[in-house]
Amino acid sequence: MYVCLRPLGVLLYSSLGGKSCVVTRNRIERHTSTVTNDRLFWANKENTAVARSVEQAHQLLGSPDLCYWKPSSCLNDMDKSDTRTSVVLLACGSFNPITNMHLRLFELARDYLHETGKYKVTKGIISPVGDGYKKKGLIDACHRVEMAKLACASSDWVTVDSWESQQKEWLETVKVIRYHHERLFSIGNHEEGNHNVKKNRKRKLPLNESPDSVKMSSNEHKGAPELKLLCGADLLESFGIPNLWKEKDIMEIVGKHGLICITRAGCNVQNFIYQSDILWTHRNNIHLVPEWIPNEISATKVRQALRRGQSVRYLLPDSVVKYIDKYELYNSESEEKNANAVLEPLKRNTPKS
Ligand SMILES: Nc1ncnc2c1ncn2[C@@H]1O[C@H](COP(=O)(O)OP(=O)(O)OP(=O)(O)O)[C@@H](O)[C@H]1O
Ligand SMILES: NC(=O)c1ccc[n+]([C@@H]2O[C@H](COP(=O)(O)O)[C@@H](O)[C@H]2O)c1
Repeated sequence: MYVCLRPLGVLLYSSLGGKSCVVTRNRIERHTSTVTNDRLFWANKENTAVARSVEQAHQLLGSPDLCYWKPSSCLNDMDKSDTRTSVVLLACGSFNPITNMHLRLFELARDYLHETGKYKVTKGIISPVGDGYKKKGLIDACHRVEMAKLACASSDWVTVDSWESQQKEWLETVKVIRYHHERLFSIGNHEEGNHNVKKNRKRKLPLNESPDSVKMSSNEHKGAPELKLLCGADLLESFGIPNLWKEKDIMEIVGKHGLICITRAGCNVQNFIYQSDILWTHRNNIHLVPEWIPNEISATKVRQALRRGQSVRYLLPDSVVKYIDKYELYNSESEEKNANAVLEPLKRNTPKS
C-alpha cells in the first residue's frame, strides 16, 4: 500500500519513536504526541530510494514525486528488492570559491556509482576546509561556507557541513572522515526502522583513534551507508607530495572508506596508483570516474578573473557571483593572505631538522 504524502501538510506516523510528523514541501517537523506504534518508512514509487528516518526523508522530499510512505510490513520485501549499498559522498577542499565544477563532481560520481548497479548514493556532503589550513589566498571560512550553501540550494541531495571549517585548528582529512562516519552511524543507530544496522553502544570513536584499532572493513555494519571521499585527480596525486599526507591516513582513507576520484585532464591517475603500494593494494576501493565532458573550471582561475574585473558568470552559480560582488571578496589583497605561511599539513608533517 502506498500513501502519497501530497497534498502537503499531511499528518504522518514516524518511525522515530512512534512520534507523529507533519510534512511540508521542504521539511518534516517532528511532533511530540505519540500517535501510533506503527513503524513507517518512506520510499519512492520504484523502491530505488528508501528513507528509514525523518532525516533521510528530507532528501526524498526535494523532489515532490518521491514522497510516498509504506508501512513497515513491506520493509522485508523492499530490502530483498534493493541490495545495493548506500553511499554518502564527502568532498573536502578549499572551495575558494565553490564552482559549478565542484557540484558536477557529485553528479558525475553519483551517475557512475549508480551505473555499477551496486551502490545507491543517498547524500553528498561538502566540507570546506578551516582557515587554519593556511593556503595562499584562502578567504574566511564563513564566506566559503556561505557560498557553498548558496550553490547547494539547487541540489536536492548535496549539502554543506561547516563542522570542519569551525574547528580552531586545521584537521587532517582522515579526522573529518571519521567525524562524518561516526555521525552516519549514530543516525543509523537511532533509526528503529533500520533493521540491518546492528546496535552498538560502544561505537563512538575518538577522532584521534589510530587505524590499527579501526577495522579495515567498511561493511562493519551491514546496511549502514558507506562514507567515501570524493575528489579530483589532483587531490589523489597530492598523496605523493612529501610530508603532505601521512601514510597511515592514506591507508585508512582508501582501506576503510574508499575514494571516488574524478579524472582531470593532465593527470595520469592509473599510473600513480600503480606506483604506490598502498593505493595498489586498495585499488578495488578506488573508483576512477572519467569526466566525459571535460571542464577545466578551477577556483584559482576564477579568483584570477575576479582580480582582473572579468566576468565569472556561468562558471559559478549566479547566487555565488552576487555574494562575491556584494562582499567584494576576491582582490589582490585577499590573494596575499597566508602568502608567507607554510601550508599547515606540511608544517605538521615535516620532520624538524
Ligand atoms: N575541474 C575539476 N575537475 C575535477 N576535479 C576538480 C575540478 N575542480 C576541482 N576539483 C576537485 O574538487 C575538490 C575541491 O577542490 P578545491 O576547492 O580544493 O580545489 P580547486 O577547485 O582545484 O581549487 P584551486 O584551483 O584553488 O586548486 C578537489 O578534490 C579537487 O580535486
Ligand atoms: N594530510 C591531510 O590530511 C591533508 C593534506 C593536504 C590536504 N588535505 C585536504 O585536502 C583538501 C585540499 O584542498 P586544496 O586542493 O584546496 O588544497 C583540503 O580539504 C585539505 O584539508 C589533507
